[in-house]
Amino acid sequence: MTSLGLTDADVLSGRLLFAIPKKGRLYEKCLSLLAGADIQFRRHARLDVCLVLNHPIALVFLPASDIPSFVGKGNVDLGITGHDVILEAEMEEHVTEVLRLNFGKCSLKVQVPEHSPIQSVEDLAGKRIVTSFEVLAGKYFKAMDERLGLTGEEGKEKTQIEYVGGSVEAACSLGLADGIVDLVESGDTMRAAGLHAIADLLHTEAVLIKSTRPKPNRPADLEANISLVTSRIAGVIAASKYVLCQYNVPRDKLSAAIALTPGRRAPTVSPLEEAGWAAVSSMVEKKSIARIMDDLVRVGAEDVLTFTLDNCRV
Ligand SMILES: Nc1ncnc2c1ncn2[C@@H]1O[C@H](COP(=O)(O)OP(=O)(O)OP(=O)(O)O)[C@@H](O)[C@H]1O
Ligand SMILES: O=P(O)(O)OC[C@H]1O[C@H](OP(=O)(O)OP(=O)(O)O)[C@H](O)[C@@H]1O
Repeated sequence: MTSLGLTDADVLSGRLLFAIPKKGRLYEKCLSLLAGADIQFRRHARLDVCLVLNHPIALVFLPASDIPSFVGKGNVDLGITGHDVILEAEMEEHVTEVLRLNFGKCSLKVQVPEHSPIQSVEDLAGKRIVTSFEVLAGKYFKAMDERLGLTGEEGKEKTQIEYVGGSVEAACSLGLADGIVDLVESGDTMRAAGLHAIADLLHTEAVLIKSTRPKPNRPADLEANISLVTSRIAGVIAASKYVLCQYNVPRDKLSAAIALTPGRRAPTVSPLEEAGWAAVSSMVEKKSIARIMDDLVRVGAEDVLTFTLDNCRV
């Protein structure tokens, strides 16, 4: 860091500090988000702090699990991490979730071996759990122990929670645990390890966060910069959720067609050179577009086209 002078307070002062996961599941998606928001940087190999070339921002690359406390304590101004990570770090009162980012979606689940006699969380209470989420799993099973009267006396043992940093899914087959608490997205890891889920603790996705107590003496234009970054990232996220749909439709079928594509505010309807026809342009949610195209054709629309959006402000 010294060679670029990045530890020099003068270099960073006046800049919005923005924490990005340095590796793992969220890393690549964060890089696409920064590119989509035109936040340009050149990261020097092995350096975890780098200056943004076209804005008064410095990016700080950190483990996702450290980002809630860096933001919550006001050491950095903005960050991206998982909602689950914020709860595990017990930082929910110290950070504000400014935006949901529509990636990093998964669930934290209690899992046991498929052929285990343990088939419910009540069966699992009082036994051994291995997890990387010791706080969340601890709170969940503490409540369960209390409900079931597991006080720690002989014959009423409390649930034991043991932390591991990774490969949690291997714990049951290695004989270390009766059940695990881990993230599930596609379920491939869980099934490959011969496990199945018996309870959901929470659903999570990546979020943009800022501190509820920013440090004093931060740059005067900090809030304006936070708003700029937030609205650019919101634009990239919205663009990834919508497509632009265009089609031609006979005027007598127009109302049926625009009922299918009402747009965010209203569709744009333009006359076609051919009498009795209109052209329609409208934003449509990507997840529904295939069904809506089928329905448009069914009501008489022709030449139905869709365009992906690179960016937008909506
Ligand atoms: N399979 C997944 N699908 C979607 N999001 C996930 C998945 N696994 C993890 N995440 C999200 O990414 C966050 C970071 O998880 P990840 O496993 O990448 O952690 P890491 O410890 O930073 O990286 P690594 O596992 O490479 O050491 C999780 O807390 C969760 O919010
Ligand atoms: O349901 P799936 O799509 O299989 O995803 C779930 C897996 O993803 C995460 O681990 P990751 O692969 O990031 O590696 P890790 O075990 O090193 O954390 C998580 O801990 C699960 O193991």
